[in-house]
Amino acid sequence: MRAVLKDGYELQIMEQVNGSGNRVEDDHKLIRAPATAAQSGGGSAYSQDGSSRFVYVLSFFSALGGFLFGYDTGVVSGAMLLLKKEMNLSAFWQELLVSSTVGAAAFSALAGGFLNGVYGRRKCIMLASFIFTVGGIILSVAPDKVVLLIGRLTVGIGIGIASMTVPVYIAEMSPPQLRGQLVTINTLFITGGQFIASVVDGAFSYMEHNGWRYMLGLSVVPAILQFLGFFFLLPESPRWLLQKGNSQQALKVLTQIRATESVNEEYDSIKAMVEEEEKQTGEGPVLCRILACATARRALIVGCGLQMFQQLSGINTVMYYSATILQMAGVRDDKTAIWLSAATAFTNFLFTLVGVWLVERVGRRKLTLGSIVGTSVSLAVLAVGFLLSAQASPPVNPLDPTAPNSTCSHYGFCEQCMLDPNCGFCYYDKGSNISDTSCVPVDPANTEQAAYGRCSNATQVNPNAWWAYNYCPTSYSWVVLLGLILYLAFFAPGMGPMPWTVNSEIYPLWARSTGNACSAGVNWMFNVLVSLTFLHVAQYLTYYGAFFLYTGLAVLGFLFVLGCLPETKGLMLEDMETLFNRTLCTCGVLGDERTHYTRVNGGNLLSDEDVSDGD
Ligand SMILES: O[C@H]1[C@H](O)[C@@H](O)[C@H](O)[C@@H](O)[C@H]1O
Repeated sequence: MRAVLKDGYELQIMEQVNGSGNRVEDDHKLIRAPATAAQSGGGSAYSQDGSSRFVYVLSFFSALGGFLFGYDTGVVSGAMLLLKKEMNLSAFWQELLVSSTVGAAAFSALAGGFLNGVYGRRKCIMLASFIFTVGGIILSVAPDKVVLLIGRLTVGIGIGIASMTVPVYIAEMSPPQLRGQLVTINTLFITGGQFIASVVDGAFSYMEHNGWRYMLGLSVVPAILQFLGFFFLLPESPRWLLQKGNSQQALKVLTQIRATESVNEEYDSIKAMVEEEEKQTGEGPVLCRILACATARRALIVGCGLQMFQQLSGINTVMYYSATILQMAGVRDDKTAIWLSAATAFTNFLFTLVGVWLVERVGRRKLTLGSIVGTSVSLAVLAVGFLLSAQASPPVNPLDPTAPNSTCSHYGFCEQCMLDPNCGFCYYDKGSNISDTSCVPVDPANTEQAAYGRCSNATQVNPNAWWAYNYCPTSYSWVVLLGLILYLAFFAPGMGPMPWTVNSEIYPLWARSTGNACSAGVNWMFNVLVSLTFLHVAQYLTYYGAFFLYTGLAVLGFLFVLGCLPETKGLMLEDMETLFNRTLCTCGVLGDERTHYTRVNGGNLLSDEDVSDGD
């Protein structure tokens, strides 16, 4: 039994149990001295200038991993516009080149757990930056689509490893009162990477020949910078070092990153926890041990659930779909749409900055709850916007008898026409007056034009004809635009970063690598699932149906967060386990020694059932 006394001292009480289950002996051992004010969130020992400066430098170099994650996932859409023309890519190859990276990230995030445990955080981040560099070089010199695919798979492997390692590394290096902010900086770099990628896409979109090589290859620069930073400057995490028995090095690193000699208390409590965990370590793969241990299992459910709901709230659909939403709002020029997508990515970045500012002020739980409520409402606004647009959808004129027969000619309204990926809507627009509408097959090689007729560039039958693929002209576009802005303003400070931040803190050391690997894997798997199914879901349910579905999923996410997410603000990583400790923990039973934890309220021992979350 572990008892935390009112004044902060913590005792481990061993119950020796005989064969018939009766307690025969008690033994007490002091396992932790009281946490200093700083350790519990409010003090000064860690807030010394030197310490803050070093952890900020450290967070910057680490978060370059987040930047590369954002850059490589974001840059491909603009690169694809050029690539599909230059390499004559079919729709299948375009989809393969986009989703291969995310798929590879899902697998490598899972494998990253093992690598982290064995080789440490530092080597894993260096490995990821090396892989990013190799991937960037392959992409920039790729002679054909197969080599491009190899390059995209390679950067995916880098993204997976970085996405699970960087938050863990930053969390383990940070003092408790800065941890939330510093880990959230990693997500700021992810959204920053997505924004820079859209700017680079915009800039090189004018370079029709080989522009994509620069777009994809530029990621080499931050990757090399990160590798050099880690090689010359940044140390291994003291927690991992202690776990591997390298206590001298751990103490040295701790002294270096806190920029003070008085790190003994922190060092002792990490060491006490590592020793306690060592005693409890059972047999078998870590994942099985997590599943067998109630506290770790609960942490895993919370971590994976948060990541799942992050993706199910449709962030990547909204980001991916922003260009179309903007087209609905009347932006018809491709280049302008690309620049306005950059504005969307910038909004995501800007509001993530709000999250960095809020996380240590309001705490993870309130921030996530507020964010998911706002996200749900914004998704409903988006859905209503699409619903109004569908209801006001312009009719298709009776069939022109000279037009070739196709399935497109059977649709009576623009809404049905645009939901068929083979068709597009062609019309004249005189002020607010839409006329001479028709639904015609899209050019399979270039969705920006019709296969024939006045909306096909090749024939240039009428330069004043407008071609709408994937959307319908509507006067309700402002509702959709409002929904988009509200969505980003609410999602980006909370549901964007908090799943990553919370996952980096909630697991005990023995389960941290594996726990983060699993939850990052869940994030990437749901990312693939949502983005690959979006167009099909929209075809079956229409756009407004799809967004009402995401609204429902976000509401479920709210209930999940409300019921399961404890507050981790200000706690030491070593104290997190108690947050998930509502019932007897039977993990790591060694012989007859049963260990369970009980917290103390005003000096009175509470029964395990009395201990609730979040306090
Ligand atoms: O936290 C990040 C961030 O919100 C990104 O904008 C999004 O693309 C990622 O999928 C997500 O994991």
